[in-house]
Order: sequence, then structure tokens, then C-alpha cells
Amino acid sequence: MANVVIIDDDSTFQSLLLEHCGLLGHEASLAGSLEEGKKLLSNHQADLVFLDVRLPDGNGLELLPYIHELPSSPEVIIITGMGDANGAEMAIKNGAWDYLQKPLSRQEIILHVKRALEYHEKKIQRSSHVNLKRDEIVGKSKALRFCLDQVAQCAETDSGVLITGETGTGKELFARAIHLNSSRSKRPFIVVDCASLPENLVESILFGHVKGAFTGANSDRRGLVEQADGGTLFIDEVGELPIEIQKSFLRLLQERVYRPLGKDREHTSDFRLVAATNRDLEAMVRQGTFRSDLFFRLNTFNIHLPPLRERGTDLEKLTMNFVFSICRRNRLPIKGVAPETLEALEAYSWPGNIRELENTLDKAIISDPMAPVLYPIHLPPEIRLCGIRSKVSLKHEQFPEEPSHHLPAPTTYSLTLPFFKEYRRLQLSRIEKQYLQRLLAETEGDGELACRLSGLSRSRLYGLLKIHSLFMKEFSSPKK
Ligand SMILES: Nc1ncnc2c1ncn2[C@@H]1O[C@H](COP(=O)(O)OP(=O)(O)OP(=O)(O)O)[C@@H](O)[C@H]1O
Repeated sequence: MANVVIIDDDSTFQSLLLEHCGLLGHEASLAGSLEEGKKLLSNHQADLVFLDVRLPDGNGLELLPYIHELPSSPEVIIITGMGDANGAEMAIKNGAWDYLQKPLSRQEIILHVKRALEYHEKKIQRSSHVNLKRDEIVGKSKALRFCLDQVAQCAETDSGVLITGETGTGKELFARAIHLNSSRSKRPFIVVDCASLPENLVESILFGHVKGAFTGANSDRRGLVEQADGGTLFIDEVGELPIEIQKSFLRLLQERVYRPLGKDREHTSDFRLVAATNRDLEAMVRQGTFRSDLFFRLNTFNIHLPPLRERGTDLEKLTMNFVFSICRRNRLPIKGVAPETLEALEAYSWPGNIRELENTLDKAIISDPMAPVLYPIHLPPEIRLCGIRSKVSLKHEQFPEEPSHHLPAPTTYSLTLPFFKEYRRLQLSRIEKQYLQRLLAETEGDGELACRLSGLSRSRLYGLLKIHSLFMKEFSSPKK
């Protein structure tokens, strides 16, 4: 039995859908407006949503991004009374299952409900993260979850995979996760780093050689391709593979045969290929520095890892994990992370991605090993500056209604909580400052009015403004 949510204010259509969902053995719930629909979806594990475009309190399509983020990731069928091509485009771009126009016949309703739910069930089975071994992959942003779904998809097949993404985004980590989740997980995972292959030894390292095959070949050597037999061969930095070797490499991928140097017989190896690059292989093909046939062979299934700056809350999770493991590795007490430090880390663009984050935290912790909390002062100047710049630009924005608490979800801080006193002091100071800034803005610098509104005495208000480096023109010097 599946859960269907119907968000439509048309009572005839509501009853029609209710009746047919019931006949198919599914449970259906009703909402007549955007607001009701949102409430219903937040309390229901929906599998399928029928969403009307014209609702009394707005356009139904506005709900799409929200629905997309729901943990049950339901399918959405957009219903509209009149054809609207722009709406359809937006709906499809936002991942809607279908876009239908009223009136709908009984058969049409049954067909669409059945198809969408069948697809949904398969999707859920495929992307079940419960069984996916994530290795050390930290994060649960939407962008990362999408890549994990792709790993789950690959796990069921033996096809080649090309992982792309900027440096330090975790390409090797993902390659290992693909191996770990595949039927080859008990066999070797062999890494070939094309960027560090000495040009004159590429063939020998990949394919092996027999003693005496060339000057310096003092003994037989098994190549990496042979070692990968039965397992996974991970070709890292494949864009660096010399053009001269690309031809024999293509043959290896097509036929799984190779010839060790000095042997007259060809050998076979049964490996799964996973390749990775931070270079634009298509551009290299256009420039003639990468073979197009090899590119097409590698690019059977592509996983593109997003840069850290596009992973939202993952940065905080990664930071907490790294701080914990770096402190453990160096036998230091586990440090806390001040909210300002997180803000500075979040404001930085991380061209070196997760590797750069880990290295930065490593240096920050070692620079002051006994400090119980990591403050911005421990960070490199360029990252601190980003934090300061973002704070300055925030000042120009409207003040938030509620003070932001910046206490991460309990799980993220469970082992790296800052000291209570320190945390309390920082939060109080932040809230005080926000209050004072708002007071200054609302009273437009009128000291008397500010005292009346806030209930603070003149000297207390002056003192607080001074602490927070704020300025009110009528308070340039306190009255004695
Ligand atoms: N999601 C993640 N969770 C935890 N650690 C991660 C994650 N992604 C990457 N890392 C860590 O970041 C570092 C860099 O990852 P990795 O070597 O896999 O990146 P890469 O994309 O292959 O880099 P390059 O392109 O430079 O070879 C490693 O220490 C890895 O463990």
C-alpha cells in the first residue's frame, strides 16, 4: 500500500482521485491549499503527490523544491486546468513525474498512479542507502546523496565508471566505495596514478615485464593490470596518461588483453575499470591530447562530484569529523569549534576542496594544540579574511527576526562540544550585538528613545555599545 497526497481545491477531482486510489489499495490524503499541502507532506511519508497548479494561496509549482527535498522523495504529478507550457517546463526541470491536464478519464488516472508508484518503488530499492557501505564518505547534502545514489546504481553492474570533479573532492574515496559495494569487493582494489607514472616505465608498471626485457629489468615483475585480476583497477588522473600509451590502453579496455614486456604471449585480466580525472577530457579530445575512442570507452557511466562549496551543510559535518580524528590522531583533547570559525570556513571557496579543508584544520589544531576551542585566529589569514568580509556584507542586510543560534545538530557536536561557558559567552555576545544593532537601526541613533525602548539605563547602554564596537551619535561620550 502506498501513500498518495492530493493537493487540489477542486472537490470533484479530489473525490475522483480518492476513489481510484482506494480501489488500487492505496491510502490517499487531501489538502486544498499550498499551506495545507505543506503541512500534510511534513507529517506524511508520501510516495506520490498530485499537485494542482492553481491553488487558492498560490502556484502549486512553488512546492516542487520543497517536495524534492522530502526524505521519501515522492513522485509528483502536476495537474492543471489549462495548458501552460512554461509551467510544464518548470515542473519537468524540477523532476516532476508528469504534467497532466484536466479532465482526466478513470483509465488515465489508474494508469498514471500505477506507473508512477511502480517507478517510485524501484527508485527506493535502488537508492537504499541503508545497505550502501559508504567507506569514510561524510555528508548528506542533496548533491552528495545524488552521487551516493549513483554509487548504489553502479554497485549492481560491472560497467566502467568515470568519476570527475575538482581536485580533492573525493574521487578516490568514491572509487573505493564503488569497489566495496560491488561483487568484486573481496578481490584487490589496485590504484594506478597516471600523474606519477614515469614515462619510460608506464608499460612495465601497467603490464609487467620479464627479467632482461630491458636494461635494468633484473627480475620478473607483475604489472598492476595483472594484480587487478578479479578486482577493480582504478586509473587515477587518467587525463595524464601519455598519448603514446593510450592506444594500448584502449585495447586493454576493449579486450582485456595485454602483453607484459619481453613476453611473446598475451595475458588476460578480468578487472572492473574505474577511472578519475579533474581535467576536462572532452576539451582534451578537441585539442587532440586525448583519444576520442578512449574517452567514449571510459565515459560509460559518469559520476560528477560537486565541489565542497556546493555541498551546503556537509562542510560543518566534515569539519567536526576532521577535528575529532585529527585530535585523536595527535592524542589531544577533543576541541570545540567556535561558531565564528565555522562562519569563516563556510565563507571560503575551498579550491582544494575536502583535502584542503582537512589540511587547514590539521594546521590550525597543531598551531595551538592545547587550545580547547578553534577560533578564527587559528585559521590562515586568507580564510579569516573571507569570514570577516562575509560578516561585513551581512551587516548591510536586514536583521533577522530571530537570533541565529549556530548550535549544530546534536549529532555533529556530540564529541566535539565546546566548553559550556565558552559557548554560552559567545552566543550571549552574538545575541546582545544583534539586539543592539536592531535597536540602533530602529531608533535611528536617538539615545533617549533607545533607552526607553530597551529599558536600559544610559550608562549601561553606552557600556554595551562600547563592548560591541557600536556607535550611537548621541552617545559619543557618556554623561557623568
Ligand atoms: N565526503 C568525504 N568525507 C570524508 N572525507 C573525504 C570526503 N571526500 C574526500 N575526503 C577526503 O579528502 C581527501 C581527498 O580525497 P581524494 O583523494 O579521494 O580526492 P580526489 O578527488 O581523488 O583528489 P585528486 O583529484 O587530487 O586526486 C582524502 O583524505 C579523503 O579521505
